[in-house]
Amino acid sequence: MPKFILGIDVGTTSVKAVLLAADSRTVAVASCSLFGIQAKEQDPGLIINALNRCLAQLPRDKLQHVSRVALTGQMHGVLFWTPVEWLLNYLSHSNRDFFTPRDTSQLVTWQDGRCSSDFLSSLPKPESHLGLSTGFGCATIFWYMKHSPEFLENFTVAGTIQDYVVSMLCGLDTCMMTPQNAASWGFFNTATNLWNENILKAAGFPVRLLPRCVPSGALVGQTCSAWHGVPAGTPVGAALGDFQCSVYSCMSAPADAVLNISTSAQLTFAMPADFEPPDSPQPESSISYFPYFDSSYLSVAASLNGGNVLATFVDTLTAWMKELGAELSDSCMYEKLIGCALNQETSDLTVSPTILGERHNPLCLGQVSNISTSNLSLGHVFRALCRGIVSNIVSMMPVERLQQAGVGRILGSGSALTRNEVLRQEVERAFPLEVVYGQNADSAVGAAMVLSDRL
Ligand SMILES: Nc1ncnc2c1ncn2[C@@H]1O[C@H](COP(=O)(O)OP(=O)(O)O)[C@@H](O)[C@H]1O
Ligand SMILES: O=C(CO)[C@@H](O)[C@H](O)[C@H](O)[C@H](O)COP(=O)(O)O
Repeated sequence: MPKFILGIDVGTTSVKAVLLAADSRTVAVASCSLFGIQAKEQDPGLIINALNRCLAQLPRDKLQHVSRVALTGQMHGVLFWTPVEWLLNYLSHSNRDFFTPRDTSQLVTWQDGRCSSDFLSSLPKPESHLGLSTGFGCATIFWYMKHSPEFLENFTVAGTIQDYVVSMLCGLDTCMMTPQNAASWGFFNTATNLWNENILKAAGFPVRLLPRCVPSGALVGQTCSAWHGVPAGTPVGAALGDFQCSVYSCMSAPADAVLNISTSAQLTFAMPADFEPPDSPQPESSISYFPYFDSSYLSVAASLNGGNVLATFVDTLTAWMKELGAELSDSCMYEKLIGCALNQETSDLTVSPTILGERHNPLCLGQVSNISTSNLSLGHVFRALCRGIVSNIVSMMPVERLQQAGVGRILGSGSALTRNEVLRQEVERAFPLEVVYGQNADSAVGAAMVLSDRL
């Protein structure tokens, strides 16, 4: 029986898992929705439950031949936990097929808005080219320090949700974090791959909660018990960032840019190998430079407003319909809305969809304009929403900037894009460049490919 790599993406809306064969062919895929927990805080119990359901969908005979496990997931967020000795022993000596989270906090996600601009500007200046925004792990920890210091006393370890899964699978009593995820927390210097420990210490920050940094693409441990058929002792990679993994899954040439639309949206291209980011943060810029592999960087417009805008519209319609006494499932709603907008090829309705603001402009919220009596059908509104999402990300990373960088092709990825023909049409209209959709373009595949290629 051939060996497989198991790739897992712990996303904001769903958990995805794939089995990748030695020739990089995807032999099985599974996905499980988090059932509407799109909130700023998410319950790790529900996420791990979705993870377990997702793994249970994959063929067990193939899981028994997994040679490595690769994790990726939503960046920026922070979860606190306390590894419990007995639980670790229990996991390492039993053959239980799944684990359930205990002694953890809620996951405070990238969508969290608790840190106001005033609060953020009261914090010390990081020694990093990346600034700090609400929803970034270190900003959230500073917030707890100020508003609820006793809360932090309850925990000994912190990390992203994907780091937590790695720690639990391997029975680690610490958190090992790659620069991809560390950079997403803030106060991390990507030139030295070190936390700004002195600056943080001076500000009274609980530096004991900072994860240990390990290279992106490294292995950090082995599964401490059999898990859904994956044998005990299987090597596990340090968790990677989801947007880097979506890029890794499909970018094949320097002239490629990747547009990923899932809950959020990112438009990104690779910087030349000798690129060095600026010395200090540029908070007004819609473009940032995130670490990729080795010492390379991706230039990225990371929008907070992607598929979540459409999900919010669907949720709003569902709530209105409920009030009116009617019901329709989410999948039925998407199908009908996409159908209506396909019949409405264009619309003069204009939607600026930034309902979560953007990191470079947090106070600029959504707007609808040019409303007339003839453009209020569902087809018009959904078409305008999809166009607005694409226009917003293009305004953050203008086409001229892509062309100056030598980009000749856009690769589309992410399930909000692949499942929505209207969104794809709007992407194709927005770029005077070839747009192709990656066959295997997805973060879970990318994570598995990293462990296949780089070890
Ligand atoms: N039935 C559907 N048809 C089309 N698009 C959908 C459907 N269900 C969800 N979506 C879109 O997919 C997005 C979530 O994509 P997903 O890849 O699961 O996110 P993530 O990787 O962030 O967990 C939602 O925000 C929504 O826009
Ligand atoms: O914000 C950034 C990078 O700065 C995002 O690229 C990053 O993917 C975050 O993980 C997302 O916001 C969450 O990803 P997703 O669940 O939308 O796929």
